[in-house]
Order: sequence, then C-alpha cells, then structure tokens
Amino acid sequence: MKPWILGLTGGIGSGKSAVAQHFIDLGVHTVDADHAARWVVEPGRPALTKIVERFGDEMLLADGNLNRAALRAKIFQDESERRWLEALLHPLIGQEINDYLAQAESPYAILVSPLLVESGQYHMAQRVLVVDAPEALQVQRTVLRDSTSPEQVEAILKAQANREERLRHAHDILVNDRDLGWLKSEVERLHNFYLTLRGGRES
Ligand SMILES: CC(C)(COP(=O)(O)OP(=O)(O)OC[C@H]1O[C@@H](n2cnc3c(N)ncnc32)[C@H](O)[C@@H]1O)[C@@H](O)C(=O)NCCC(=O)NCCS
Ligand SMILES: Nc1ncnc2c1ncn2[C@@H]1O[C@H](COP(=O)(O)OP(=O)(O)OP(=O)(O)O)[C@@H](O)[C@H]1O
Repeated sequence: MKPWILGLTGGIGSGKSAVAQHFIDLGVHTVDADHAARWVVEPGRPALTKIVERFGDEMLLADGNLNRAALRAKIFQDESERRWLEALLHPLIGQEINDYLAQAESPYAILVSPLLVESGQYHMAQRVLVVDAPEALQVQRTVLRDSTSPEQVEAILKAQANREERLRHAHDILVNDRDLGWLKSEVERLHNFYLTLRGGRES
C-alpha cells in the first residue's frame, strides 16, 4: 500500500531535525526540505547560476559551492529578494521532495519542512505534526548550534509563520521544552500511534 505522508514542521530551532532523527531511527522514510534546498543549488545546477547572476560572485565559495552565509545575510534583510529566491527554489525543492517520497516503503513517510505552512507544502501531507517551543528557547538553541547572532535568528523568525498560524494546521503538537530523552520517548509514542492509522487522517 502507498504510504501516507506526515508533514513535520516548526520554526527555526524548534527541534524538527532532532525529532526527525528519532523517526528515521525507527525506520520511517524521511525527506527534509532543508536538505532538498541544498541539492537544488549544488554546483552545476541552473539555480546556482541564477543566484550568482542576481547577487554577484560573492555568492560563491572558492570551491564553487554556494556561500550560504552570504545568501542568508542578503535574503533575511530584504523581503523582496527573499521572495525572488523562494520563487526560484520552491518549485525545484517541491520536485525533489516528490521524487524522494515516491520511493518510500515504510507504512508512512515524513516530509520535514520549516515552511510547510507558508509554502503550501502541507497539501502534500495527510497529517501535520508541529514541533513547538517557546521563542526564547528557539533563539537560544539556534545561536548555540549555528554560532550566529540572536538578531539574525530573530530576523529569520520574522520571515516565518507565527506560532498560532502554524498551530492552526496541526493535527498533533509536540512541545519540545524538555530534555532530549523525553523527546525520544514522545516520538516513540507518536510513531506507535501513526502505525495504527491508515491514510493518516483518523484522530
Ligand atoms: C538562505 C540559505 C542559503 C541559508 O542557508 P543556511 O545553511 O544558513 O540555513 P538552512 O538552509 O540550513 O536553513 C536554516 C533554517 O532557516 C530557515 N529558513 C530557510 N529559508 C527560509 C525562508 N525562505 N523563509 C523563512 N525561513 C527560512 C528555516 O527555519 C531553516 O530550517 C537557505 O536557507 C536557503 O537557500 N533558503 C531558501 C530556500 C528555502 O526557502 N528553504 C526552506 C525550506 S523549503
Ligand atoms: N529538547 C532539547 N533539549 C536540548 N537541545 C535540543 C532539544 N531539542 C533540540 N535541541 C537542540 O537545539 C538545536 C536546534 O534543534 P534542531 O536542529 O532539531 O532544530 P530545527 O527545528 O531542525 O531547526 P532549523 O529550522 O534551523 O533547521 C540543535 O542543536 C538540537 O540538538
């Protein structure tokens, strides 16, 4: 039987990747939109050429890869440039995600995406799990993980759906404000529940 799709979302630093890793360990076929966003700008792909044409050679590192920090600085200080980049990349990312999900053999598969709600990708999913965390914790965890500034993380937060908007699309909510051991046990509980669902929508 074709697997049903769980959309897994949450704001920056909420803990999506940590949650996704536990699902992967349980054998669930998982694709991450952030990873797909990297595949579509690999050297030789047309999208990378278009980014360099628009923003200049400083978008390239010496080895020919995208200078992600430089592009990040550009798009989160200028909404129209961010919209331009999203219009270029989101259709390509959507295609990569489709191709990857089509290979799934687990009872259900997961699409991890920070912009599941904003990009309309939630239409690809039968059920949505939101990882939620207090904003201060999101900022603190991301600063620690990426060695970036709180101001940069707050600029990214502003470009994302607010919590209420995201939670409106949720079938399930995982509040990630405890330790990683607890998070793992919550994922196991959800996984056992998801295995009982056929088509993902029953609650
Ligand atoms: C700007 C880029 C190069 C920065 O790369 P970097 O390695 O620093 O960050 P990474 O890609 O790992 O993203 C980290 C987080 O930033 C946030 N984020 C990324 N892009 C966006 C965006 N367009 N809008 C809001 N938040 C975003 C997400 O929470 C994401 O998980 C990169 O994020 C990018 O190409 N973004 C545009 C594509 C996109 O919209 N990706 C989101 C998944 S669909
Ligand atoms: N419950 C927790 N306790 C402690 N640290 C945590 C917890 N959950 C996540 N983290 C850590 O916080 C950081 C952010 O988590 P993670 O990378 O999973 O977030 P994310 O939602 O995938 O972020 P992004 O949108 O930026 O990709 C990571 O370093 C992760 O290890």
